[in-house]
Amino acid sequence: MAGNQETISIEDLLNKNLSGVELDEATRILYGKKLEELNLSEEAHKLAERADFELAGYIFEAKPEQTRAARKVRIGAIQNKIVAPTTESVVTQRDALHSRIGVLIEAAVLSGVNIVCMQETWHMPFAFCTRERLPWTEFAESAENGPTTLFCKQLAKKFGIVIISPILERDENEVIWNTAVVISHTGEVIGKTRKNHIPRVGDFNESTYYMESTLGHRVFETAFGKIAINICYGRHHPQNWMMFALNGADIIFNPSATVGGLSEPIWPIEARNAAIANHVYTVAINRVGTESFPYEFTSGDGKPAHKEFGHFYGSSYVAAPDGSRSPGLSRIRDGVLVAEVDLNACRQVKDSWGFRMTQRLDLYAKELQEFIKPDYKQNILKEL
Ligand SMILES: NC(=O)NCCC(=O)O
Repeated sequence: MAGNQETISIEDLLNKNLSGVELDEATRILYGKKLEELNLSEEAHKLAERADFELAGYIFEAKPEQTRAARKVRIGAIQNKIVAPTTESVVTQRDALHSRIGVLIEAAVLSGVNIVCMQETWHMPFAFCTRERLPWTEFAESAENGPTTLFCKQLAKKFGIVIISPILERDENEVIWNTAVVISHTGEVIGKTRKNHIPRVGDFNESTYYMESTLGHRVFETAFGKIAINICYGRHHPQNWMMFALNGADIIFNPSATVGGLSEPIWPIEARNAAIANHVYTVAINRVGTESFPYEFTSGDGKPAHKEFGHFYGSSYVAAPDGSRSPGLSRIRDGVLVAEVDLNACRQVKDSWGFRMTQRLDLYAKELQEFIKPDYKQNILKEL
């Protein structure tokens, strides 16, 4: 908060307070290689203005190669507030989000996007803070043919884009999961992946609602590259990113829902670090706004019961394998971030930094095998 005004973004603070060479130098040190802005269509900009959301785009270059053509892909990251109050019916809330996201996806399409990803459980409020079951569990739906997947399938087919749709899933056995559905540009579901690590921190009371994934680290081969999805809290687990990368992902999306008081200072670091450590592009997406619920809940911190959860601080960004990153979207507005990336950069950085060759996975595999044994003794030497 700057004075009484909510901070728009860290970039806004930098731009307001620095200029010229100083701004360039601060940007170079904080963001890496300077990214050219994408020239997005006037139609897309007009839509963003009319429907009141931010639209920004950047180009991540790779070097030209003699034996491989450039592999350029446009990624779209969508962040948004919920639309209808949480006191409205489940269907009203969900349908309102469907129509809002329809507009944001249209702007992404007008910006030439090939793969679009929404925030975690985008079709519902982040109601897990309440610990109440009804009506929130009614948002859970089939990953294959639930209303949200059907909605995304028709958009994917109409526009010829890949859609990553993170939802709360209820499977055929009535088990609930935190899932991302990957829909091909043909409109067919390629498959789904689920959240591997479930938070038990602050108001993120999610372990009482859904189960930990048993699907491993799936990578989806799409018409526009190999992609994986590391859902929200999974970004604190470096091994999670690593396994998606070892399975061949070029781009790892991190659809999230996280709040200022908990994670804002670490947000710019984690997905960016994962891009560097694993020679991949990462796309960190967070929801926006403060969500108000009908009944008070407590946070187990001695503070009074309350009805509000947030502020979700947006700030979605894209990071490249060389460590450069885009500016973040706003902390307070809905937005579409477009990034044109050349996937050839992944191997180029792999060849120059060489972490795949130096990471000594054999060493860690052996040590971890020992560590998980109940009688493991820490390898500490001390003076006798
Ligand atoms: N949704 C979710 O996993 N949030 C946990 C908070 C965080 O990881 O920042």
